[in-house]
Amino acid sequence: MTTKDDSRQSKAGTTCDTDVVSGECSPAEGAVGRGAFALLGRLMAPYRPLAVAALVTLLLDTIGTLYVPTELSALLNSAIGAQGMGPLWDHALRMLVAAVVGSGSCVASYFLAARLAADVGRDLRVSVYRKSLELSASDFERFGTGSMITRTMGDANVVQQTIVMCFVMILPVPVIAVTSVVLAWGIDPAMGQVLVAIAVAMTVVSLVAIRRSAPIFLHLQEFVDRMNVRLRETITGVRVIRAFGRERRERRHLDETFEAYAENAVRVNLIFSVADCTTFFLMNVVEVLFVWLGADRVGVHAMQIGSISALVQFAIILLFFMMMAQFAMLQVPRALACLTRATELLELEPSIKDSVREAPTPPAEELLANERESPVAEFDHVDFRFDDASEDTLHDLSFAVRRGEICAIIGNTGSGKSTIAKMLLRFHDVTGGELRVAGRDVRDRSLADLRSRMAYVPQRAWLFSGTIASNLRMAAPDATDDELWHALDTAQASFVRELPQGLEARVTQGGTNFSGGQRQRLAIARALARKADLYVFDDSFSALDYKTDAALRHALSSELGASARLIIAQRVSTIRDADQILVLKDGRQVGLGAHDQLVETCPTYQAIVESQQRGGDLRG
Ligand SMILES: Nc1ncnc2c1ncn2[C@@H]1O[C@H](COP(=O)(O)OP(=O)(O)OP(=O)(O)O)[C@@H](O)[C@H]1O
Repeated sequence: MTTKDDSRQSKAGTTCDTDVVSGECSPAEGAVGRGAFALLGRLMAPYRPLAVAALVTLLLDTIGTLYVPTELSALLNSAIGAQGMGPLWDHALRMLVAAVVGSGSCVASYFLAARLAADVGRDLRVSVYRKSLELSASDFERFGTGSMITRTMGDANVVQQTIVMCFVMILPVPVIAVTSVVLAWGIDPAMGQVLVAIAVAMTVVSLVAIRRSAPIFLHLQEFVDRMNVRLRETITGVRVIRAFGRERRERRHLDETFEAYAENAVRVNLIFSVADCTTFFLMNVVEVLFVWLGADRVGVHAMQIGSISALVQFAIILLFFMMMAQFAMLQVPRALACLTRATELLELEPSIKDSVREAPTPPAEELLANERESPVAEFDHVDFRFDDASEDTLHDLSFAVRRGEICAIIGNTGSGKSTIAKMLLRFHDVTGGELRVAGRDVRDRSLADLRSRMAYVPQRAWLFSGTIASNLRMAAPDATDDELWHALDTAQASFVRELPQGLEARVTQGGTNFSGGQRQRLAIARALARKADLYVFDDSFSALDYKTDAALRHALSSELGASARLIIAQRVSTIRDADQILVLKDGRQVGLGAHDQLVETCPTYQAIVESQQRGGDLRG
């Protein structure tokens, strides 16, 4: 039988199978899909004017940057040629204007590029987050929680940073390269050729560096996923780790994960430092060449002495921008890999969505009559199999949950009890047979309509950070304080009355500042705060003592008498008064009836009752 853990093994295409220790990834992983460019196009489309404004300011910045050395050389040549103060002031003024325009445009282009990137990053984050809310539990499990967090936060940050880098570091390079070579050529063709040769050498260095480090960069994001998963697991399970004295082992595992990331990051940085050193070396070479060759050219009156400074400046500016572009280029494949991962997620069709099937809608009166007469929920020969399982988890279930009745489910662990509850809320869809709610197949109802008819207490009573009131109002946003107190009293959560802040008492993430029993009662109160046709309690009474369990059942009976209740329980005492008990064994329905009837006819139920009698568990 498939286990929950089996299913959590990620099978999403991009989730890394990287060996954490060696850091090796198969080449297919992190590959950039065509969807990345399409997604980028879609994300940038609303901000075209901003992008154009950023490009224009960038162009002005580039012109200003190159115009200053041009004027400086002209100024030096005028000074050497003793042309008087007039031309000197003239050149100085032009330099000042170029510097002001260049610097102003530089600030503006950085601001506009950052604005554009922040907007695109925010839109990407929001889209991925919204999509993750649409996914069903099994869709979500395909990616894994760690990867989902990286996709929402980390990947969007990488894309955002890369957009800024592309604008300020990569896009100016072609303009600077062409303009500086043309200007240098204009001063002296021989010097122009030297600049071209140096630019080609620099391009070769950059290409080698990019080629070597791009694959490593591509996978760094997947290492981040790994670190996320490990960290989350260690932090959430810290008490278990401490209780079993496994700190050292866990630390070693964490260290291995971090080291794998660090090792790859160091490899990339090493390549960078070699490339940077080569660039600085080339800068010095070009300076020496220009001064040396320039002196000869000045000697033969092929150019003026002041022009040497302009040539040196052009070369330094060009090489500096190429060096920055080389760094930025390395981010591009990584950002494209992030966009590919986002595309995969955004294009994923949720396995459960509204109106999967087109069912003809009967007239309103017929619908109403049908709803009144039909059971609240009805399983009709239902089978269910998890996506990644090789056999069915539930086989041929047929039973109904009716208004005013209690339907209970009991069975061995892993027999599929919680899965039945989740199917009612359409967290999973039947794979055989039909599940009807108020007379209609659940797949023909909207999810909002379906879920608004139910109130659910999950097996693991999960609370959100906030206050008790904010948690209860998740189920009933408009509930008054009195209604919340009423729900709390029915749920036997009298401890809240003793809290100094009452309804406003703080709840930490997951509700960890409350005991297991208190959390269960708060989760029950949350469900009771909502008016529903069907209340589903998934093993919600297990952390309660017998007295509270009995008191709660009594309160529920008088409170929810008109609604249907589905109670999943381990203890026979909790469900013996149910109108109908479904007995499950390994996903099969082996008994259905009232307690007295099952005690006579169902061997599985008899065995459960006997074992609980022996353990003295049949009180209440
Ligand atoms: N997401 C999943 N993917 C694959 N298999 C799953 C998944 N969730 C549960 N299962 C498997 O389905 C079976 C039924 O699980 P379920 O949680 O419904 O059992 P249960 O009767 O509620 O168990 P318990 O009493 O221990 O809570 C188990 O074998 C479980 O391993």
